[in-house]
Parts: sequence; structure tokens; C-alpha cells
Amino acid sequence: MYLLIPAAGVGKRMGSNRNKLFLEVHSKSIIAWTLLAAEAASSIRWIGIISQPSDWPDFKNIIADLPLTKPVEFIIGGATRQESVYNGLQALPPEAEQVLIHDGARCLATPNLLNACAAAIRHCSGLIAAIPVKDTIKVVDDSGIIQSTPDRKYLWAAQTPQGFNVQLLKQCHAEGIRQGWEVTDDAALFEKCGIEVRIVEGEETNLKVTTPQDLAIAEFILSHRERVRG
Ligand SMILES: Nc1ccn([C@@H]2O[C@H](COP(=O)(O)OP(=O)(O)OP(=O)(O)O)[C@@H](O)[C@H]2O)c(=O)n1
Ligand SMILES: C[C@](O)(CO)[C@H](O)COP(=O)(O)O
Repeated sequence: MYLLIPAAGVGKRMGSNRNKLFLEVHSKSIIAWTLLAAEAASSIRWIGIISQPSDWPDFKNIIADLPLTKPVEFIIGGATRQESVYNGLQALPPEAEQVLIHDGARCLATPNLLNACAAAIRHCSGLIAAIPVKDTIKVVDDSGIIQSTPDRKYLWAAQTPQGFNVQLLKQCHAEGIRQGWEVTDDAALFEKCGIEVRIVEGEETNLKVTTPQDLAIAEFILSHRERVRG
């Protein structure tokens, strides 16, 4: 399985003055944890890091210190996550028929989840890891007035990995450019193109490290894992 890792952000919500994936949690950088999970996932055979060239020296220094055996390619990121993934798709090896896209910021995803998504994409055209929401979700208008309360039993929080048939995703990204669609995950492009996307049960611990509070939560999860695994 081919894995694209969007890693070209700037971490505005983290308040970071550099790519937040270089921040450390539990003694390793966020991107290091993500790459170690990809290395440990037996289904992953190739890794593409989509990132800003200005970050490549730092990424390469991190990778040099990791026990990686799988090929890692550097792909130029875009101004948005959507553009970054578009670039990543163009850079895939020509033989890639399916792809997993996994946020570099989701450094707690387990190898088992990556493998489960890699197995599941063999049987469908599109999928996402997701978990049922626990809170009641409100749709709120611009003036802060609640407009509706969707039935929670139909609401899932999308995570990554997200998996896709490569040719279909390339077509949907191209249509997104033509239509000016701005999406925050790739599944939304499939949805807009009318292509079915399945859910794969995600992990409650698979948070996207976005704000400083998430760093503290990730630290707790990683230290707990270490205690449990010994
Ligand atoms: N132009 C971008 C923006 C984001 N990402 C990646 O997409 C993932 C999810 O994005 P997010 O968590 O929003 O990261 P940032 O964009 O860095 O955060 P912020 O929105 O707070 O700036 C991250 O791994 C990020 O590196 C990317 O590859 N290219
Ligand atoms: C792709 C994603 O992680 C699914 O929840 C999320 O949409 C990324 O959003 P971001 O604003 O780019 O972090």
C-alpha cells in the first residue's frame, strides 16, 4: 500500500512559529511518531511526505535517526491540505492503484488502523477511519443561533487514514479544481462527485494534534501506551 502523509502545514492553531510536526511529544517529534507507525504497519510499502521544501532538511534529519526500511519520497506541499494532497497524487508511483492518505498530525494512529484501512480499500473505492461522536452536535448560524440538532446516531467524526482508488481520487481532485470546491478532507471530494465512501472504525486515541492542549493529551496517551506495553 502507498501512503501519502500531508505534512506541509504551518500549525497556526498550535501557535507554532514552525511546522508543528517538528514539535516533540513523549521525546519524539510528531512526524517521527507518524513515520514509526507507518514503518510498523506491514501493509505500507512506500511513503510520500508532502511538505514545504524549506522543511525538508529538518524532516531528513529526523528520518536519518529513525529505523525506517521503507522508501520515503519528498513531495512539494501546497497552500492548503487539498492542494498538498493533489500534489501528492501526481507524485505517486504509476503502479499505485490505491492510496492511503494520513495526516502527519495524527501521530497516534496505530499500525493496526493503517493495516485495517489498507485491507478495506481492496474492497471499495473510498473509505475513511471515523468514530461515532459522543457530544450532541449543533448546526449554528453566523449569529450564533442554533439552527438544528442532527440525529447523533448518524454523526461520525472523520479521521485519517482515508483510502481511495487513485484514478477516481485524481478525477475528483481535478473536478474540485474546476468547480472551486474547498474541502477539509478528501472524502468530501468523493461525496461531491457522488462516489460512495465507507467508514472504517477509527480509534478514539487517533486525535489530530492541532492545539497546545492536544500536545498534552498526546503525551498522556503515549506515556500510557508505554506503561501498558512495558
Ligand atoms: N497546506 C497544508 C496544510 C496542512 N497540511 C497537513 O494536513 C494535516 C492536517 O492539517 P492541520 O492539522 O490543519 O495542520 P496545519 O494546517 O499545520 O494547522 P493549522 O490549520 O492550525 O495551521 C497536517 O498534517 C498538515 O501538515 C498540508 O499537508 N498542507
Ligand atoms: C482530514 C481530517 O483530519 C479529517 O478530520 C481533517 O479534516 C483535517 O482538517 P485540517 O483543518 O486540515 O486539520
